[in-house]
Amino acid sequence: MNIVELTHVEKAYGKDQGRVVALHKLSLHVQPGEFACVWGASGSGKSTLLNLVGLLDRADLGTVRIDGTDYATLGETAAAQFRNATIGFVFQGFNLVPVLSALENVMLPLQIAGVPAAEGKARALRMLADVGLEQQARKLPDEMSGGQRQRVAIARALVNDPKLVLADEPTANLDSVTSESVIGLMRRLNEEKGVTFVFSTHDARLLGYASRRLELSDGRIVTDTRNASERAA
Ligand SMILES: Nc1ncnc2c1ncn2[C@@H]1O[C@H](COP(=O)(O)OP(=O)(O)OP(=O)(O)O)[C@@H](O)[C@H]1O
Repeated sequence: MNIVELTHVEKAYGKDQGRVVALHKLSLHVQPGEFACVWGASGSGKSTLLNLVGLLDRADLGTVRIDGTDYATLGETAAAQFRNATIGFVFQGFNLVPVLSALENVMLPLQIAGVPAAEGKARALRMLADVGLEQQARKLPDEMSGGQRQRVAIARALVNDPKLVLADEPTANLDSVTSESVIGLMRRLNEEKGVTFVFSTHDARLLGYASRRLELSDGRIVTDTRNASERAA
């Protein structure tokens, strides 16, 4: 079964003369375990696409099915619960809570899911160790580098064992060396944990890390290439 199944999805913003069609009857299937990169110029529709896949916005037309569930069948409360249980998010601005330590930030999704505090702390510490930050657990976000903050955000996105992680331009605020190490970390977690990743970038240097490259142009997927090893699998 596909983890992501978009069929003839259309999304527009604005009205009348100001109407902009951001996605044109776009279809996309992503299988479990893929490490897919959506790339393309500014305004090509990357954020719109990730917002639809993340159930953060609804399509005007077409169907969005995530892990077998059709978004159209979920009300807002059910959608929020489904999203919390199934999808982890990484944002370009890191979106950490500034007054909470790295550890407390990573514990947050577990608290929301009702995991007891002691178990949540142990799981968050293991996840921080997984991203190489066990020594930074007590630090506040502004005591860490951009790359370290994004590692905390990745730990937070993965701590609840989501099936799917979405990252919209996760390296936009990082230098090129740090960007490669952050994407390399995501790729390692994808391989070790089998979590499906879909991330967006406009940085062509990061394409080599992806198992699949989806090029967007004016709201359409214009190329879709998989690595040879993935095709054989
Ligand atoms: N809230 C909005 N209101 C009006 N138009 C929007 C809105 N959000 C996006 N658009 C338009 O939809 C199109 C796709 O935008 P989107 O943000 O998805 O592209 P993107 O590839 O993510 O761009 P970037 O790389 O600059 O973030 C663009 O033409 C954009 O101007």
